[in-house]
Amino acid sequence: MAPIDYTDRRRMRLDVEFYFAAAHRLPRYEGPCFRMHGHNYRFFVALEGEVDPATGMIADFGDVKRIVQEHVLARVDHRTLNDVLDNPTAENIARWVWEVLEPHLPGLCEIRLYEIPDSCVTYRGPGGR
Ligand SMILES: Nc1nc2c(c(=O)[nH]1)N=C([C@H](O)[C@H](O)COP(=O)(O)OP(=O)(O)OP(=O)(O)O)CN2
Ligand SMILES: [Zn+2]
Repeated sequence: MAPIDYTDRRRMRLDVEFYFAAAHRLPRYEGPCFRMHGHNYRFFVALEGEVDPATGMIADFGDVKRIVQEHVLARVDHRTLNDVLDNPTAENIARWVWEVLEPHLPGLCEIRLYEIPDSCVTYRGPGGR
């Protein structure tokens, strides 16, 4: 195999997984979720970009973790989501996570959030598909 040219700035995607536990109630829902209850949320933050030939990275995993800890987890873990969002559905939480992270994470391209183990939402930003 020919040597790989790592200076040619290939595009890649990076995903980091996070967890938090929180309480919520859905004030416009007819059913049990109207009442206060809790979930162990799981979400993935994805960045897309060129691999920097100097570092060999799109972004440092550790920097992504620090930013998400400071701007998201510190505000939602072991808290009541209704104190942060008026109607904390999975869709609205994913949108909120995007809005909070977007100024700090260049290349942010997707938030995937699981409210329960078998159900998730995916947000790719304004105009995203
Ligand atoms: N599109 C969405 N649908 C639902 C959301 C949501 O955020 N977006 N949220 C809920 C509730 O928060 C609920 O807690 C999760 O609901 P449910 O489907 O009832 O899941 P459970 O595992 O708690 O219950 P099972 O009855 O055991 O499946 C509802 N829908
Ligand atoms: Zn719920």
